Amino acid sequence: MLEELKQQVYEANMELPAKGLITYTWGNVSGIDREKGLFVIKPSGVPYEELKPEDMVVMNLQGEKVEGEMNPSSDTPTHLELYRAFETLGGIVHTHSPWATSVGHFLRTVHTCYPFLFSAPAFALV
Ligand SMILES: O=C(CO)[C@@H](O)[C@@H](O)COP(=O)(O)O
Repeated sequence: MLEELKQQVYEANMELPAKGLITYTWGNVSGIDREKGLFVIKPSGVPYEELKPEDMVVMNLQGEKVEGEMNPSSDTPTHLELYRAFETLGGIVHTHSPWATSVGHFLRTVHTCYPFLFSAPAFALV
């Protein structure tokens, strides 16, 4: 199910290592199909170089896994709350951008959806 969205979310996740925005398996991207009330997110702990579109996990807005062999990203609860809170949201990107983290630590608050995360990896809403 949601094969096209899985492909889009897979490709978006692969941009994170390609652009130097994450370390190890960290970071994650998800996308939502509002009509179906389902979102697709990267599986947890899988090295990016091993990821495949069919590995993407399908979740419902009650936080239940609908399809997928692996566990969803450990950040899935945050993605879920954001999709619930912001109904116009179509996708979420969570990175460990060195620049955003540095700015958050040393220069000024990075305005994110969660103020307390200003010094942590930034959640960007797309
Ligand atoms: O913020 C962090 C780690 O600090 C998360 O992005 C990271 O653990 C998530 O990894 P997974 O998406 O569960 O592979």
